[in-house]
Amino acid sequence: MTDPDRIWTEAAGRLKTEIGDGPFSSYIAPSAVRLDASGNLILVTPTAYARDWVRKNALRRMNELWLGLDGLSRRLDVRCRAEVGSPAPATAFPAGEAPRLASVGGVTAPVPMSVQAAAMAASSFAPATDGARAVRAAGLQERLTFDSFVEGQGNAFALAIAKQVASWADGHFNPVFFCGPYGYGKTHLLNAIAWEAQRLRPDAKVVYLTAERFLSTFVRAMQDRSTAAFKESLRSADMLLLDDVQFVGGKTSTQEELLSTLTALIEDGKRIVLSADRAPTALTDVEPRLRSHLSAGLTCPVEAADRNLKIAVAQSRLNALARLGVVSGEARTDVLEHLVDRTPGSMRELEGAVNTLAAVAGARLSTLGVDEAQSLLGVALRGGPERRITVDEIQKTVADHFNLKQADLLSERRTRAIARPRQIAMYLCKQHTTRSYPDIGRRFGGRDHTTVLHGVRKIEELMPKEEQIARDVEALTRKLRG
Ligand SMILES: Nc1ncnc2c1ncn2[C@@H]1O[C@H](COP(=O)(O)OP(=O)(O)OP(=O)(O)O)[C@@H](O)[C@H]1O
Repeated sequence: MTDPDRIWTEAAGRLKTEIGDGPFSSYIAPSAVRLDASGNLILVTPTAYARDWVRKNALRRMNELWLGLDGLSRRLDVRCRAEVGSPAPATAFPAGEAPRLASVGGVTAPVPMSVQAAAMAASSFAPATDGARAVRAAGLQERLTFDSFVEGQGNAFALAIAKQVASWADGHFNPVFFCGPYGYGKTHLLNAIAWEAQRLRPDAKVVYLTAERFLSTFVRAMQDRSTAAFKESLRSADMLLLDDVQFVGGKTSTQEELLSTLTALIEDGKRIVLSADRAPTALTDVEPRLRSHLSAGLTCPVEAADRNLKIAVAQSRLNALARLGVVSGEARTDVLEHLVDRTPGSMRELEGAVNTLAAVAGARLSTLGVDEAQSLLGVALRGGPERRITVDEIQKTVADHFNLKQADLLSERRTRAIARPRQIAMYLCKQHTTRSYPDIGRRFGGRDHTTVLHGVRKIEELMPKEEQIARDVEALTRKLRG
């Protein structure tokens, strides 16, 4: 199947059943797929917020679905309307309908297509055809390569190891386990390894997936009684890259499956690369046997970036945006320094700030001075250079805003009047601190990381739909930034 209209209809239908009506109608339905001048497929979202949501929560899966159906192995990227400079799709689509496929220049196919709810025949675990090879790389983001990874203090060792692994060199540790705080490049390194390893050995089976995807695919395979195909698809990998392993914590049968997959692959001399937000020995809700397998190779820290590295990453991101035509020229060094100093948090927050700068400055980037950058960016940049927002501060501010006690947020009580503010507080913790999900859970009365994940997603899902929640989050963000 190569007709993009039909592929999109099928892929969107499947995605809707997987992510649910709410997120689908908020983020996917008002978007449109376009072909750019080079024939690349781009999902154009109405806002940068929707773009970031899609990129974080749905793009990998959309690519898996797309590539499973598209004989041409094209990949789908996501941009917001401001980046592609296209007019708005004429109407937002109702929840039951798929967004349209459009060509560049804003000429859209006129007729909305109804979504086919029928499950697709293709799956991520199809036999090894050309299409399937592309599918194996489907979770990967094209921009996350070694070329776009900036080396600095804190990641140089990890980068060197990553390059060794990607070269398929003999005699190295197996598994290699990258660990470090949220948002400092682990996923980037795993993607880069996968791209490079596949480039060097095009016939090898390189499989990248997140632990969340491992978990959900395994659970689905159990329900469909197709675990044999699932096992086979992973065990025939020459290199398996599993991102965010902390997410298997507490899931006994998934851990057992992962353990037997790892054991089988290691016995066969296949390469394993893993990542998590902490060292394997600190994964306390992972079964001891699995934990010891995870720690058996090389544990390689990816540390938080220092100021110089952040400036270099901001520069490199702006260069990439300039190549895409989003900005022209280079930002002044003092503007970049200002941006970095006013953006505490991980590289992810920094990327958000750089994107905001690019969007507001556009063609005027190179002439922009610090004062003008500051006034243009306004509240998008945070308080002072030393300002760090803490979980405690967030809890107090949220409790105060909703006339609750901080203890209510930490309590077991589940009434809506407490549960929703608690979820907002969790969301703000993820946005404004570098704490991991388990860490945040511990600070909210010892809750499980899946509860935090659910809370954060709930707020992300509600914000575009419920104005009051968006207003609360905005007001709280302003209070926290002082
Ligand atoms: N050294 C770097 N050079 C270029 N970009 C970087 C670097 N480090 C991080 N980034 C960028 O910052 C963003 C966050 O990085 P990434 O997603 O790899 O973090 P992570 O450590 O996997 O986080 P998580 O624990 O949430 O999965 C990505 O867009 C990534 O490209």
